[in-house]
Amino acid sequence: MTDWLTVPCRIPDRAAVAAATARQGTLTKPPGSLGALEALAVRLAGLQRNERPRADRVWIAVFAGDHGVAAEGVSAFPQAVTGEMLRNFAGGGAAIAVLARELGATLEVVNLGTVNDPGEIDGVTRQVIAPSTANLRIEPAMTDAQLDAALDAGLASVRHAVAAGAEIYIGGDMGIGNTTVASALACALLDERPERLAGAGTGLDADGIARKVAVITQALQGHALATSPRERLRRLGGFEIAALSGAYVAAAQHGVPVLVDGFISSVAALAATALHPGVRPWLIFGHRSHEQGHARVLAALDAEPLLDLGLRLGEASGAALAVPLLRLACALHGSMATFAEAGVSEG
Ligand SMILES: O=C(O)c1ccc[n+]([C@@H]2O[C@H](COP(=O)([O-])O)[C@@H](O)[C@H]2O)c1
Ligand SMILES: Cc1cc2nc[nH]c2cc1C
Repeated sequence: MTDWLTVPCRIPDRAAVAAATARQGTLTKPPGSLGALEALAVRLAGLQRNERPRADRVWIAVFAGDHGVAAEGVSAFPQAVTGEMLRNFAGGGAAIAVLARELGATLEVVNLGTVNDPGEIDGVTRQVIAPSTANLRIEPAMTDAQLDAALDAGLASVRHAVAAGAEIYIGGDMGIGNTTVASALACALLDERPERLAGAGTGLDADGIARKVAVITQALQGHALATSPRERLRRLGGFEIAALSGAYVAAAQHGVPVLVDGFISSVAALAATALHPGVRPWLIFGHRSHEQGHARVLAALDAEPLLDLGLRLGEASGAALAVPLLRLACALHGSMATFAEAGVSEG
């Protein structure tokens, strides 16, 4: 059992927040003129317990898993892509591989189970739970043991990040069909209608989206009796989504700030906060995805993402793109001259 899920989350350090807020007031700029970057630096100060936080050491974990519901024709791409992309992540050609390289971030790729299993690959951690989840339209996606294994994979990843001294943790997802899964899970957690949350994913047309809505509607009817967050995650989740939820809880328990990616990651964050409300202060939202349901999920989390660039890729790409903003917010906060140092008159 995943007993560790009940360990308390750390609480942001009020003294560091107070010190960072005071420092912001002394820097050579009109108060508030650096907008959201000021709040970001102050927030990171509290999370890192450091008046001058940093975002240099970044850990990016991409969790991949396949979904039984892909059999319903709810994706514009074949299921084989999940396994094929593992090789592309490790080979350096995937978007997140390029971004991680450019950022000097560590990229951890975790195979939780793919139908088109590439086997042992250098640079991919094999933690295969099963070739895929079950089809949630007709049965629970995961068994209890599978859910535990997925949550534990998230914990293991955060432990690796902590051991490497990560200042920021980013999780990403890869799984054909997972926008259907994430939409179903979010509908259950938010008591929302499938029409509101189901979108195009990798590029479905209107007929495809209607099919997706019908599949989610049937899934919600079939799993209506499940009301606990854990049971909803088990029945309506996926390996990579549960791993992300586990990672977010573990990061909050270990005191590592999280940069959340797009729609799927945000639904995993929603599930994580339902499992453990103490997670929320540790989540910084990287971007607003173009995926239809993301805005609703962000609103439910009272989250204002840093970027809105029309991305809808997943695999941690939107969160990675926000890393330079974090770094620059920290650099401004830590290295700007004060009015006294620069001999500039205060207002
Ligand atoms: O994260 C997002 O906002 C996002 C939005 C749309 C698609 N995706 C990615 O596309 C895949 C799922 O799309 P689909 O159409 O197969 O459900 C999966 O690998 C996700 O990482 C990701
Ligand atoms: C090619 C491809 C890459 C992806 N990365 C994340 N989801 C994806 C879906 C597809 C189809």
